[in-house]
Amino acid sequence: MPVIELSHISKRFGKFVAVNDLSFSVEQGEFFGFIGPNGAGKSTTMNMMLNFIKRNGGEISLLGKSVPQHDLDVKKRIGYVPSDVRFYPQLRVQDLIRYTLDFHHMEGDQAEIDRYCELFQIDRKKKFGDLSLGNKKKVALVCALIHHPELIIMDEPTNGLDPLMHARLFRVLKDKQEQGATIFLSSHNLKEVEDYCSKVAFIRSGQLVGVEDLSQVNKKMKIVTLKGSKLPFDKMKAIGATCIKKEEQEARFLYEGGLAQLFSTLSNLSTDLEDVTVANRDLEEQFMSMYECQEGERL
Ligand SMILES: Nc1ncnc2c1ncn2[C@@H]1O[C@H](COP(=O)(O)OP(=O)(O)OP(=O)(O)O)[C@@H](O)[C@H]1O
Repeated sequence: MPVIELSHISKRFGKFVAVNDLSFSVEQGEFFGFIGPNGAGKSTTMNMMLNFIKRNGGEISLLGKSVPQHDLDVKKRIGYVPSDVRFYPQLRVQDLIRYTLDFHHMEGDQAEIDRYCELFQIDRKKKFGDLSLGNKKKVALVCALIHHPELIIMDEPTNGLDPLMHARLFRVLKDKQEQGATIFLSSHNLKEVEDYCSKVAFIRSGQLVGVEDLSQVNKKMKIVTLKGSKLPFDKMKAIGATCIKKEEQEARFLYEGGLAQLFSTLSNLSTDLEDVTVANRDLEEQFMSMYECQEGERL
């Protein structure tokens, strides 16, 4: 059974449609990335999942329970890191951690609290309002992890973290995943998504563009670059090239077909082809082209 199931969800703000008929699911134990350009609707989607805002249509189920009907039950089993961390500024870090445990009806293991505070180098005596942006984020991370959630939902969790803390966070998340937790990560850092996620959903203008199995991403799609004085743009389209970028003496395109077909087509051309390069596409390249491709163009 999926841990997250979104079925045709939509959200309007006035006349503006922020999320439009969005559906996808996340299975138990997955490390799932959620990416898209600024304003794509990622936070709005997560806010609907967590019942912070009401949706205009569709169904949401988390951990097998409908939201918002089972809101509290579900929230007790979830850890959430918002993109903009806001806790009561006068509270000390140690009290925030204690209140989080109280909400989850947990005593908490002092040794574990100590371990997290040490790992993330958090001064638990400090007032939340006196912390730097990165340190606020680290407190939110500890509060999202301390109660052993089954599902961890994170909106830009590494924004503001230094590289050491970044590495430590992902080590903890990997451990949590190995223990069976499901991780849902919204991020603009495509490298971290590529390094840690097994699947990724890409949204644009509130709509799902696709869900990719990242183990397959690099294998399927190639980036082909041709150099020469007269380049055969029509032929490229005919063999299924997409997102073709033309420059004076160079053409670059995405190609998903067999390399034999590509080279046979190219070798039959009577143009002055000077150079051909075929490269695997990493996630960054893949999604940059999704950002850049025209609506409706095959990706
Ligand atoms: N309360 C609101 N009232 C009106 N419009 C809103 C509101 N909240 C979000 N929006 C709009 O909905 C769209 C989606 O916003 P959202 O914050 O979900 O995007 P995002 O994908 O998380 O973006 P980013 O990567 O920049 O954080 C944006 O155009 C935003 O301006």
